[in-house]
Amino acid sequence: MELSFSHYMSLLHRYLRPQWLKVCLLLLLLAGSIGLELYNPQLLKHFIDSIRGSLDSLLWLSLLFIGLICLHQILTTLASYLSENIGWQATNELRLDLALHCLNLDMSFHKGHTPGELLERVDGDVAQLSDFFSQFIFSMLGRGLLLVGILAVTFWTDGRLGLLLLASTALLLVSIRSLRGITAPSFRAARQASAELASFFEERLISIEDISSNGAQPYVLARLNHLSRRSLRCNRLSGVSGRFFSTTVAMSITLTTAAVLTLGAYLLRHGQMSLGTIYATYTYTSLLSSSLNSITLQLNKMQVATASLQRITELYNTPNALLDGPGAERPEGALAVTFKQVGFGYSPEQSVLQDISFELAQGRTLGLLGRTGSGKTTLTRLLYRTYDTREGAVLLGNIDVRQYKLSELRSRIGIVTQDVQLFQASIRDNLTFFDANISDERILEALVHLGLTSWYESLPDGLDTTLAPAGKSLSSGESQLLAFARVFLQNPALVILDEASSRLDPMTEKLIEGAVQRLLEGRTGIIIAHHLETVRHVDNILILDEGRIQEYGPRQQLAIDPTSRFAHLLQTGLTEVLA
Ligand SMILES: Nc1ncnc2c1ncn2[C@@H]1O[C@H](COP(=O)(O)OP(=O)(O)OP(=O)(O)O)[C@@H](O)[C@H]1O
Repeated sequence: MELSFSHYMSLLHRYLRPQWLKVCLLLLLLAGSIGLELYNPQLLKHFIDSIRGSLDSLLWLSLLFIGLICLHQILTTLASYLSENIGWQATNELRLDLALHCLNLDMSFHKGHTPGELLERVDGDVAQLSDFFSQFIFSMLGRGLLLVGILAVTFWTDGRLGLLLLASTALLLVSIRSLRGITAPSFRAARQASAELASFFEERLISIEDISSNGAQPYVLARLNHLSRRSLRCNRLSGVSGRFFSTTVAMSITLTTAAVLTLGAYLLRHGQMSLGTIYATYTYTSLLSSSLNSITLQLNKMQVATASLQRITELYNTPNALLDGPGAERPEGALAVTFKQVGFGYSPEQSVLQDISFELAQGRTLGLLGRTGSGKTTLTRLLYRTYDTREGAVLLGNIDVRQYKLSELRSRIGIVTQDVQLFQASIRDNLTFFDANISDERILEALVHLGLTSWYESLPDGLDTTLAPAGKSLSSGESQLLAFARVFLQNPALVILDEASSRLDPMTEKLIEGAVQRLLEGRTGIIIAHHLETVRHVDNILILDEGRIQEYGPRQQLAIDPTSRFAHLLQTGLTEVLA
């Protein structure tokens, strides 16, 4: 994907506009600093040409020179402070925008990209851009203006010298442009290789427990070694091509300096130029070289930034397959669930759910049974729109779920899955999702209501108890209890529970059973059950088989109907449900 100049400009415009006052101040500081840089060689010229004059005037010239150098340093330091500030503020804004975009993208996107890869983009690539933001104005614009100023002053001093400098600069800029086209792909490849390495490492760290217990370390190390070698090759190539780039520039600058000095010597010999002017021109040439060097360095950094920017732009341009609906406010309280001839597959050739139609009245509970892989979790995902149906419609409160705004829909549905996501933070933050507006009283009320008082009292620091990373300090039963309290605080209209497939100890099981009953009070509920005891209290039963409804009806009726599949399951026990 090629990025045009206007792309960079629109990025700068978008993220620098809110800081326009600081940018103006930075431009003023730069103008002052450039003016001083251009004036100082003139002072030196004066000094050299009046070396045989009075000592007093030489002393004053020296003092003025020192004073201006100090002032120049102060202006440069202030400008550097300001440009870093502007750069990092813009970077932070970009990081936030990108993180929000990623959070809003649908699950099919997240399934195709590992967290490590996204981390590398949202943090790694964005950090690469911070230089672009902070240095672009300071170095590129500042050095660019200085370059124009130097050429103007040299032309004003002597047309022939001015022409020589202009020709060399133009030649150099053209070669920089062509060289960039050659070296840019190697920088892109290096960034991609680093992202893949980070992504692989992150994914393996998450599964460290399984890797260790299954003795898969040698495979992980071999693969890590392969990716590290690839990263080394790509980074070596990009480093060498960057070096080649700057060496070419340095050589051209040396040749320009030699040409300027030769022409100056010729003009001096023919009495057409003073020694002071030659010295000033030499200083301007050095200044020109350092400006070009600095621009080259920035262009090198910009190559890295370009690679990052391309990847960021790709991510930004990834469309969200799930679009927000126009909005459909529904009153508080339980909402009915309806599936109308729903068909779905994760890919076009796959069919996970077929012709699913059923109705669950508001405030009723549904026990969802079926073999592993029969589509139970998939069915619930269509309700909170992790994916959209391929055929038919899903309704919540008699309104198509696609009509709701996504945030509206998801705030009305509370989910407790087997895989409860917990953060390394206090119990309070884990319960409220860091929402400081939820008071401790409300949290404690929820815990009491769910019958979790004794569990809460067992916590060493109450709500301030800090969890280990990914909630590893809690058992799966405790994690589920925490998730129940979370959902209770959210106060949804529909609760979806994915029952833990492994057996919990009888105490925790009792605690969870009580919490489930209280959580479902006054709400519609769907319970994905792996054990028949779990569906003892539900109103309706739905049995899925290979993505189709095998049986649906009121639990009590099905339980006493000897021809029903549910009655058969009750007789044979749980093993058949899970087989
Ligand atoms: N994100 C996904 N991408 C592709 N296929 C998927 C995805 N999630 C599930 N599947 C497939 O869809 C089918 C139904 O999976 P689903 O998780 O809905 O079954 P389930 O009945 O909930 O199983 P379990 O009881 O084991 O949780 C399975 O064949 C599974 O491999």
